[in-house]
Amino acid sequence: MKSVIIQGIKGSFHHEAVTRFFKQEQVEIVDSPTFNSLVRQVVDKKVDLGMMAIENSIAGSILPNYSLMTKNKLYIGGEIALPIKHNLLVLKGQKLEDITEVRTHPMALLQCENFLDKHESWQRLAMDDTATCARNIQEKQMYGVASIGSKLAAQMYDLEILAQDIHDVYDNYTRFYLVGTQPMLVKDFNKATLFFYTDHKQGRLSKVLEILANHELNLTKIQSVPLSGTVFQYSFHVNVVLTNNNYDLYYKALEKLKEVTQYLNVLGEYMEDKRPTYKDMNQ
Ligand SMILES: O=C(O)C(=O)C[C@]1(C(=O)O)C=C[C@@H](O)C=C1
Repeated sequence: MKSVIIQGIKGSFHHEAVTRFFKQEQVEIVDSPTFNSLVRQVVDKKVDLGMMAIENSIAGSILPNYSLMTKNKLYIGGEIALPIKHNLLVLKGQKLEDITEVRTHPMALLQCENFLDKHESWQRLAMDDTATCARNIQEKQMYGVASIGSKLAAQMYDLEILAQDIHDVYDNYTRFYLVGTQPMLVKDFNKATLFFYTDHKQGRLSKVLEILANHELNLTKIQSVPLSGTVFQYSFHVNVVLTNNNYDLYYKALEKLKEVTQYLNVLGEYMEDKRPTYKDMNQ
């Protein structure tokens, strides 16, 4: 059985991402307190694979994770766009007026700002992951403290949902990558992540974009990330979706890209996750 490490513990959104990615396939889920330790354990081959959040539709990119991938030479073997519904979790019987403190993952805080702004007196604490906060409230019987997290966490740690769907925008998604130390061959892939930098001369980036457009590659994301060892120079992570799985055009584009970049690496070729609706997820 494959082992897959997640950021957080069971009941976190990373846990849900693994369950949804692997469907019927049984995998061993290994917990990790931070993204750094997750990557370390993948690199040291303590586990087979890692599942790592990369961006959220409300809060944006998790920038450090882009650098973690490239600095540690990780490859992407798949993605999941998971619908994220946040709930306010408390010990049974607690009321809104009892709460003085809310603890959760920093990305979850960013996704629930409108709700939290209505409770200005609450202290906001950014912690390791949503599920650990929920478990601690139960284990340490933390009265007056709420956590923000999933329905699954409420069930697993026997907490009451005091308010549901507290994220700012109802359609809220986090995209995760399945990462490993080796390039992963995915049959019939229709999406790729490219990592590159150029010589930072005028018009270089537009050349790259022109090549993608001319080879029927649909750009779904471009992320600039500080280029290590430079001041205000950037590398780019680009996601492209192939039109009609035209591999001929895709490989031609890669050849042309080599001519206009200083460095180019394919981080992964995998299946695009068609964002499921909440209905598809039976939520
Ligand atoms: O704390 C969790 O439950 C996580 O899985 C982490 C995480 C994140 O890293 O963005 C995952 C999805 C949500 O966006 C909130 C938090």
